[in-house]
Amino acid sequence: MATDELVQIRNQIDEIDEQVIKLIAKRYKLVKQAAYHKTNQQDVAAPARVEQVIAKVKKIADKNGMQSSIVEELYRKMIARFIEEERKEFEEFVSLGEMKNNEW
Ligand SMILES: C=C(O[C@@H]1C=C(C(=O)O)C=C[C@H]1O)C(=O)O
Repeated sequence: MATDELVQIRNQIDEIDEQVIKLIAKRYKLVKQAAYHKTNQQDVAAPARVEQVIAKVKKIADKNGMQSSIVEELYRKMIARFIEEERKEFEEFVSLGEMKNNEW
């Protein structure tokens, strides 16, 4: 059985998860919006920008007493998965444009 203290810790974790997921959802929507400003599939991945983001979040982790290697691992996984979705968004956007050009 969980002690009172463990229950309190878990309650705090639950609250943080709610905030984290809301922010991740916000980030995800922005990443998908970025697709509308790209001209080809190579632009979607934007590896130089990914490295900028990784360097930035590692610094933030350091400042907050968190292992930057953990943050890097999490961010690389998240960004890779988001890029997959951004690619789908880009494909849809391109094919809609093609449909319009063909006067569908
Ligand atoms: C959002 C963008 O698209 C992709 C997603 C990124 C991210 O999740 O931070 C960064 C670069 C791109 O791989 C972008 O180009 O800025």
